[in-house]
Amino acid sequence: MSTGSNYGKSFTISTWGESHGEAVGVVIDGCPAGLDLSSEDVQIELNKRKPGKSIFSTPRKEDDKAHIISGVFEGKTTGTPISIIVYNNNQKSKDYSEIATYYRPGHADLTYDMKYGFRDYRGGGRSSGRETIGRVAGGAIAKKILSEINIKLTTYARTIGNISIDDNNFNENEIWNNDLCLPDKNRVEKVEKHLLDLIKNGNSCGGIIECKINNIPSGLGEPVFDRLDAELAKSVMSIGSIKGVEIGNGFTAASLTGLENNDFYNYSDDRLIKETNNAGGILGGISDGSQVILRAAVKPTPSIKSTQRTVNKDKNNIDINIKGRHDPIIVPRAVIVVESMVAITLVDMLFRNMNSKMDNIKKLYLD
Ligand SMILES: Cc1cc2nc3c(=O)[nH]c(=O)nc-3n(C[C@H](O)[C@H](O)[C@H](O)COP(=O)(O)O)c2cc1C
Ligand SMILES: C=C(O[C@@H]1CC(C(=O)O)=C[C@@H](OP(=O)(O)O)[C@H]1O)C(=O)O
Repeated sequence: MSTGSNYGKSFTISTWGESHGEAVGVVIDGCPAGLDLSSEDVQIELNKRKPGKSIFSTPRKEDDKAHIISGVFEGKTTGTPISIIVYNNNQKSKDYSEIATYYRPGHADLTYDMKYGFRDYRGGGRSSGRETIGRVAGGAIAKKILSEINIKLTTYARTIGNISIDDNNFNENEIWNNDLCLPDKNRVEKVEKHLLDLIKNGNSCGGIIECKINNIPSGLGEPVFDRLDAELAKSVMSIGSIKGVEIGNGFTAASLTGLENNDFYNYSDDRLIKETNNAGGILGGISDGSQVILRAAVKPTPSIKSTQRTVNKDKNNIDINIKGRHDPIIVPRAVIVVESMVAITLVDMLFRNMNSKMDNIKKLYLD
């Protein structure tokens, strides 16, 4: 029986650990030998997700230090499973004693109990956003593999609440310069004000994360079931709080006509050109070599300070005010998590694609 804690077929990650347990981590399998890899490479990515960096993040302070404990020798991957551990140092499980008895609306408490009849109620336990450390550590390795073949991901907060970035002011260098991962400097102040109002009222909001993949080769993805769009949707929706994924025009396509939605082709000097990219770089489940555009809808943080109605284990109707340390907005912290899952999926699909043509097999074994 699978425990459902892993993702991928040829390049896999298995995450483990609980928010208030001793540590969290990941085992990455399928990484080729000979990739340069240091703890610092992983740390750079983990720092983008780290809690406690601003008032717009959970106040839980952790250094999230990555220790690579297997699969790397003399600075290079050995081709064997890579294990990365991050110790939890700032557990305050007592702050969470109340959630052992009641079910937080919008969180996993109720369904976890329904499934297992038992739950690690120290914070979100296994359902905590802290689990995503393993995904980001795995993503750091996937991104290194992708950068060796010039595939580049750009991921950012597209909207927070109902405030959207202005494409005319898009500046990639801004993304990791502000606490909100907004590529539009002019929107930062407005979003901060909106969030401060919500925090004051014990409320939260969601938003949309956008990821653009450049230099992706054509031919990734299977014609049925393991389609590239299906795999990306699955891996990104496996992140807690992600409630929708769209590729290209996505949900907008439903209200367009065929003439409006189709991307017309032409040849220019023997090069096949698409006039538009409404499909977001994937047709028939297979990448066409143009930019892949993915958007993920993130829900508002469920654990909010406002009074909410719920029930407890003794079947009483109760009003609650959630204590503990929570992200007033998930979007900025989830940007690197989405990017990591996309990177892991791409590497998995690249490796799975290697035996799709006899030519590839011959190149590998005869050249
Ligand atoms: C990076 C990250 C941080 C999160 N932080 C919080 C948080 O502080 N408080 C909270 O209630 N939920 C937080 N969440 C969301 C919950 O983990 C998520 O809502 C929960 O697992 C239930 O899953 P679902 O929303 O997909 O149904 C976070 C999620 C992510 C990815
Ligand atoms: C600690 C982190 O974020 C946590 C994500 C989270 C949740 O429910 O997702 C709830 C809070 O933690 P706890 O598990 O203690 O309730 C956040 O502080 C982290 O991401 O490193």
